[in-house]
Amino acid sequence: MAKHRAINTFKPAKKAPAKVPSQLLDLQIESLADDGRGVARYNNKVVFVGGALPGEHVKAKISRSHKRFDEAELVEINTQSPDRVTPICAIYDQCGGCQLQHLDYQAQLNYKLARLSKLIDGGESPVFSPAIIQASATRYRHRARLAYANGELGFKAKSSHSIVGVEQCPLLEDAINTALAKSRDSLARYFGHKASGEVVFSADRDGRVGIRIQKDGFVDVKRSEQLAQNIAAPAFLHSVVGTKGPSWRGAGASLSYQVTDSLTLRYQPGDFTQVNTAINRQTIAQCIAWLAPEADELIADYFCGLGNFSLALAQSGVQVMGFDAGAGMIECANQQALEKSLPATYFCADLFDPDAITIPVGCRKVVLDPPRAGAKTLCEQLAACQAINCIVYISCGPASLARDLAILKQAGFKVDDAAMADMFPHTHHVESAVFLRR
Ligand SMILES: C[S@@+](CC[C@H](N)C(=O)[O-])C[C@H]1O[C@@H](n2cnc3c(N)ncnc32)[C@H](O)[C@@H]1O
Repeated sequence: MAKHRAINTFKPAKKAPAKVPSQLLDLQIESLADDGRGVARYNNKVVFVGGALPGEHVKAKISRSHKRFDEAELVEINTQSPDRVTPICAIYDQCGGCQLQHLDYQAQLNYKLARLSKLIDGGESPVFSPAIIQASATRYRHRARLAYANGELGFKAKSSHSIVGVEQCPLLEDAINTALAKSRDSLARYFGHKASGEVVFSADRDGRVGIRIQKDGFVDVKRSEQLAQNIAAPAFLHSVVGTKGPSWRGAGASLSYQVTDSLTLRYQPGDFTQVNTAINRQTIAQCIAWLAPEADELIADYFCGLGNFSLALAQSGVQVMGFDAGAGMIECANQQALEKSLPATYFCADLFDPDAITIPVGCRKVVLDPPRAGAKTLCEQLAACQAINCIVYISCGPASLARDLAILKQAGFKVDDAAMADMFPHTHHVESAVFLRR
């Protein structure tokens, strides 16, 4: 029998966890970080304090220590910021969905505007169009993705992977809160205590709410059909991932959302849609105003999704070509262009792959709306293509926007205008629209 020879392997010594000072620190909060936490300094090291606001003097306890920064829990506020307000949600302290509810709404807007201004021109001269905002900063989401685990249906907790049970959420449209209340018990029975998964609620323009379920592990078709019968209006079971074909009434039905006064788009709960329809409509109007479409022009829409921007542009008579990696959305966009007799054509393409990017001949104007990772490869190609002289960049990722703007500026583009669109009030997320020309 062959003998196994012992092999000497070198195992690096396990790193001892960094020591966390146990004493309470007295901290002066200087600013807000990009994730909405207060920033202070202690012994020349940055300390992030969740829930603390600039100008506040607080007592905090270090919870995690890292090489370059520490994280601390807020224990006491000694001097309170005049911008501090009572959060609108009873579970704000536990739920990880919102980060800024304790900050006055106007101060939230100022914080987001300052972040955008800093990344565009170092905060020097914010020559922006007015921020795109809406009258109410609540009940704005027409789509919500909740998690189910350990018998709880809700959102991920603040700084942990556990789930905080959510009965109602002030950021959701009324129809979704009603659907949540009416389907919660049926969903709990469906998942039971052991199963986990994801539940997406998507509201239709007429108030119906489609529920799409992704359950980990085995999916029982009979149980899914039973669930479909138990869910009461305005909610209906749209689909259970892993269950083939429509097997109950309403399964797979399309939903719709309003994009302009005269344009409604169909979508499926798994598709990308802008969650805040009011802000989306204003952002589209701003985009069209900047691009000033002229008859017979060709405009390219990169990361087009269902054609949110380009079908609206096509309504003004210009030709549009859209590109996105979502095959289902591209098919739907082409169908909708055909049904509405709009001059738009859509193509499936991976826009992170340099060989899959097409810049249509005759195209001078572009709108792009990439995911948070941005559009480095596309911007490099747009920068190199001298025919392109007008770009509207819609961004949900400030860091990638800064990187991509640098690529475009290097090639002679200048920021002509920009607007912060508050698509996600009470969260730290910054959506922006930037207009560039060369
Ligand atoms: C922020 S959404 C914008 C969608 C659309 N413009 C809208 O307003 O509804 C980003 C889009 O990028 C698409 N996407 C993500 N990764 C992609 C890739 N590698 N190539 C092409 N499209 C991609 C997604 O399918 C999604 O539709």
